[in-house]
Amino acid sequence: MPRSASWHTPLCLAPPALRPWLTERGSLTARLVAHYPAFSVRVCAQGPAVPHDDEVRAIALARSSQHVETREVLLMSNDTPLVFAHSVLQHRALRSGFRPIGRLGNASLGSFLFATPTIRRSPLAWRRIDARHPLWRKAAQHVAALPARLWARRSLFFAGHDRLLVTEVFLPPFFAAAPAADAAP
Ligand SMILES: C=C(O[C@@H]1C=C(C(=O)O)C=C[C@H]1O)C(=O)O
Repeated sequence: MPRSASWHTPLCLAPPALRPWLTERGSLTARLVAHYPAFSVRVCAQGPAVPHDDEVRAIALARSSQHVETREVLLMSNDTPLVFAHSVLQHRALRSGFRPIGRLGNASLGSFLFATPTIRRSPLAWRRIDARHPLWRKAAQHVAALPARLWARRSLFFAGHDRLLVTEVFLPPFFAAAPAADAAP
């Protein structure tokens, strides 16, 4: 089975308290800000990289060896990492539809995406990832004692013909006591 086919884990397998987070179609940043104190974005990496196997087709790359631009951040509450977010796009998209990403710094990507009415979003897809997946291993570089399996979601954002693939990995605070949809933890 191609790796790309595995982003189809049924949502009914997710812990009920996590589902509202996995299905949020508005800004995840805005939802986190509303539920957690002292929210911030910590940039872990930004720049050219080799795409993961399961990203190549999604962002319509001609070759898997082609370099892409990536941005990796931790979405934090005080010193606690909540979400590891990994975004990938073709270099040409950084020069056109997604140009502001190059100068975001510690501002949230969501603050640009959801303030730009011409940007459209694909349906969300979900999967559980473990140490075999590069995003689990990348998250583990920043977060100690990760559970063996983590829930992740991803979707594409479109600016004209340009595509941005955003994947969000939910970290231990969501498994210890996942906050309810309408209440602070
Ligand atoms: C896509 C959003 O932006 C969030 C912020 C990100 C960033 O700053 O790099 C990355 C992914 C998201 O978790 C969002 O808020 O929904």
